[in-house]
Amino acid sequence: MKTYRLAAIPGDGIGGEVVAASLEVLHAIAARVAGFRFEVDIFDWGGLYYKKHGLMMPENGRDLIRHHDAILFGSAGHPDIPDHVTLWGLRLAICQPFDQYANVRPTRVLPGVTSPLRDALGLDWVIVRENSEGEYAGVGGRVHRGSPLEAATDVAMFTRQGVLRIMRFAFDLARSRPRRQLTVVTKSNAQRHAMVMWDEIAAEVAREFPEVVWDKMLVDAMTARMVMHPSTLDTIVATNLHADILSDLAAALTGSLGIAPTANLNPERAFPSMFEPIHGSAFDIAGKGIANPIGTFWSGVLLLEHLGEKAAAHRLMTAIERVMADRRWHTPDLGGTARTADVTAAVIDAIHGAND
Ligand SMILES: NC(=O)c1ccc[n+]([C@@H]2O[C@H](COP(=O)([O-])OP(=O)(O)OC[C@H]3O[C@@H](n4cnc5c(N)ncnc54)[C@H](O)[C@@H]3O)[C@@H](O)[C@H]2O)c1
Ligand SMILES: O=C(O)[C@H](O)[C@@H](O)C(=O)O
Ligand SMILES: [K+]
Ligand SMILES: [Mn+2]
Repeated sequence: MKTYRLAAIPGDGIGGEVVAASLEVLHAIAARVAGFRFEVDIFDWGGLYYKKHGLMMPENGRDLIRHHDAILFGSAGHPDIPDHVTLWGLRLAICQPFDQYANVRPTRVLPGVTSPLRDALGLDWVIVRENSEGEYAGVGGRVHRGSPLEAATDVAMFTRQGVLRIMRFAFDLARSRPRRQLTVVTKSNAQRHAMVMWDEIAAEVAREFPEVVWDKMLVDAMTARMVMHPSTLDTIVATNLHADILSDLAAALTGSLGIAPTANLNPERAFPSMFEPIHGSAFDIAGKGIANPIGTFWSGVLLLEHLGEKAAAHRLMTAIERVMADRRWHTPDLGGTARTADVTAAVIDAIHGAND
């Protein structure tokens, strides 16, 4: 029997609720599908840890999770602590040093879920978010605080290597999907240096992937295309910030922010990859037991795929789809009355019940 070591970092707000639910589901799937089990270490990092220790995670935090097979993450963000402190102190403090440069966000309308779009038929996308550069590179500064001369910058930094590797990743992913289609998103009219480099590198990499049909869009027009002509898109690649924004829009178009999953991948597997819902701590519903856990369950599917457990991944995705098809298991964000615990129990039932 194979044992996978999982590092769970629930973090703050509803992060704790959806990660606890997902651990139950992951143990259930391991029990149902022969051949592997999970050994889980839970790390109490986040806002409460910060209040005690002045840091979101211990100095040697990364050493403690460096050799795990995967990381399951909830959310970084606490109402009493500035958002940039929590995000940079935990999520980015893991993603960046572990070089999880490919952030992959599958997006589709699950059976039973109502899209706010008039016609969401054919909305089946994967958004590839560059996860190490741009405004998230950490280049910038703030001087003369409080004086009339105060100045601040967040520099969007891009490297040829960084763009090449995400572009190759995205073209390769597009090639593996039935439509073999990629849309490259930039803002190369206003941002005339790095975004122009993106466009040029996209054209270079496209020559390595003659099977892939590709086009490019400016990010503002892309928002309109996502809403007006969703079926014309398939695989999408964009910068860290642009794709962060586009993927929240994409999640809303498929019914709720609570459904959407993420894989933060280090494709070379030199470091563990990290799986999390795309949403944050959701201060407005935290502690109420009504957070939608589906985005984190679906992230569990991505985690299983990453571990090579294809049968388990498939069985879990099927269970998620069966449960979503039944409106009794819709949480309030989907217009229902189910609680996190109800959805979790229903998914675990579906895992045990299905005999495909
Ligand atoms: N990856 C991360 O760790 C991450 C991601 C996004 C935001 N954040 C942090 O989370 C905090 C709150 O951010 P925000 O309010 O902008 O975004 P958010 O994603 O936490 O919430 C936005 C809205 O979506 C709803 N929502 C989100 N997830 C839901 C779920 N699973 N079920 C039901 N409803 C859900 C919330 O109730 C809220 O109304 C901030 O500190 C932010 O920095 C962290
Ligand atoms: O950019 C951010 O705030 C975070 O990346 C978060 O929004 C996310 O999507 O993970
Ligand atoms: K998250
Ligand atoms: Mn986001």
